[in-house]
Amino acid sequence: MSRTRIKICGLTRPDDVRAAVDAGADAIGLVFYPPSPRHVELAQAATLAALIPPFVTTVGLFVNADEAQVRRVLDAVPLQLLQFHGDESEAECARFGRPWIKAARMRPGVDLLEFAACHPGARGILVDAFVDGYGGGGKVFDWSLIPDGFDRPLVLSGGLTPDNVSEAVRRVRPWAVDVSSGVESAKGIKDARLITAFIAGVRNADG
Ligand SMILES: O=C(O)c1ccccc1NCC(=O)[C@H](O)[C@H](O)COP(=O)(O)O
Repeated sequence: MSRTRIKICGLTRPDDVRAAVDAGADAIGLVFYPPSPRHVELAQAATLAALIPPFVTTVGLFVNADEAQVRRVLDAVPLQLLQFHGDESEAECARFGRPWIKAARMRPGVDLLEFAACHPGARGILVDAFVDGYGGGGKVFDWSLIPDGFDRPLVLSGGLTPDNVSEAVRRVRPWAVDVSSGVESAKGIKDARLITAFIAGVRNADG
């Protein structure tokens, strides 16, 4: 079994990027969604992205952004993967010619197989709890909503913490996990000790 990839999302400060990279994160998420407390401006994002070494993926997160806004970000920040976390269609995700993942907002009644079929070009499907404000809500959803044998790379998120991530990895066996609020001391402010504990929890479950 391959090791579970780990994305730390919603970083806003250089020290937090360094802490996540040093702790062994595989991907760093930058939020380009102005209503979010984790939103980063272009210059700030470029500074953070410049700290990310080779073989750690820089991910840009968007929520129903218009095309021009995404293109402005792509011109200024070296993103390797786009994460669409709103209600974007397949065509809206595909038009930038970059690899992307698509977030499914999970709640009872959501059919993940149908959702995934509507997004055939996504490199992976990120599952997050349905919350007002689209994401980063620190809420766990019912993992049994994920069909057995789901055959696309699955990124599990939603309310993961150092305390529950081992159980999550053992139960769901996702391709990757994604965390934001579970490794924060305040919104947008990451805690290096929590990041280290979170990654240790994933590795513990990987065996
Ligand atoms: O972080 C935000 O503020 C945010 C706003 C709007 C959409 C998505 C957002 N964040 C997404 C993530 O950070 C993660 O992909 C995921 O939602 C997990 O968040 P959390 O439950 O806080 O660990």
